[in-house]
Amino acid sequence: MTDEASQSSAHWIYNQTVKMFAAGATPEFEEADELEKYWGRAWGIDNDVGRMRAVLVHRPGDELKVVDPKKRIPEIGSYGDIKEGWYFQSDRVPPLAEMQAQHDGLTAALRAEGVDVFEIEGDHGKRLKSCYARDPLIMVKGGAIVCRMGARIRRGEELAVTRTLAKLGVPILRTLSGSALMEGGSFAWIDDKTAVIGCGVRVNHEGAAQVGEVLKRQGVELIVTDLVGYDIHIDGSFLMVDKGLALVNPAGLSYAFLQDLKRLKVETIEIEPSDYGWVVNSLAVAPRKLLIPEGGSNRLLDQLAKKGIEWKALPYDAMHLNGGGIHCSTTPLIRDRV
Ligand SMILES: NC(=O)NCCC[C@H](N)C(=O)O
Repeated sequence: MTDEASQSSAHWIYNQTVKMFAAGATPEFEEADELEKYWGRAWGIDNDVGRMRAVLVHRPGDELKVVDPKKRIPEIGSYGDIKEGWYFQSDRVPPLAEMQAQHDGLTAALRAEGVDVFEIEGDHGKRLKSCYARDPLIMVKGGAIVCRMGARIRRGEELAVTRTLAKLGVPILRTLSGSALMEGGSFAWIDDKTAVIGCGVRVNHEGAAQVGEVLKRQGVELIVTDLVGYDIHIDGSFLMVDKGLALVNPAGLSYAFLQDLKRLKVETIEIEPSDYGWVVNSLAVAPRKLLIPEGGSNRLLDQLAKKGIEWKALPYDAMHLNGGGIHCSTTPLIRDRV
């Protein structure tokens, strides 16, 4: 055999071998079997109400000690340090032990529901808001989008969450970059084909556009709506509790978005000024099954009961002092499809 002939025969063998062992593009990345085989579990969600299987949290810790009782800003009733970037919008310093006990109550309730609870690892430095594990990431089909936080003191939560996701084996489909601002509390699934982002002081249209690029590849329409005033996240005013059923505070939502909900045939339960607003920041662990903070008015609880919603009420007032609730404290990593 000439050198030329033997080279072309080697090339033929190589081609045939590569052809025989090619992976092929389907089944797609987001298919449960693919994820389980190569990433260990079928990470990802495409709704906010299906039975929850895994969740990410951070138990509040020493990072809360950054709050210096001498740094009072009396004119607005907060504590804070503009130079260091930390703020604590409350009239008393963080009651850390109480916050930890309430957070432990939340994780115990999640475990009682059969949910695997994962902790964001690492040293949280002075990032006192990192107990709100909802915000540095967004879970979509097949994995996570890592956000870019809109408050200086929260920058760096992205790195801790990236390390944790990598350790768990959760695929990161995108990390927001450039001039994007995005926090997970302002993202919500409405159904498996539609999601919403509320833009405002913490989330800009560039951030929404970058999330929208990932969702577009998944066949998901993204509604981008504006929040009111200095509201930071849509999850203060909007919560899906089952397919086609949401709990809302209409005062925190745009009329355009209320119309979108009508178009999507989502029925709403509206809270009123006399209700405890934090109840909207609850968490569905399964369709029509919620973890809610204690303090819900009888009027609102009656409304929930009328819709066949069940709930477990947890003490969470100390955790609210840092500016977030039960929903803010959790990012579900896996839910059943509904
Ligand atoms: N998803 C949420 O609404 N998270 C609450 C974050 C509150 C916290 N005080 C913050 O300013 O980032």
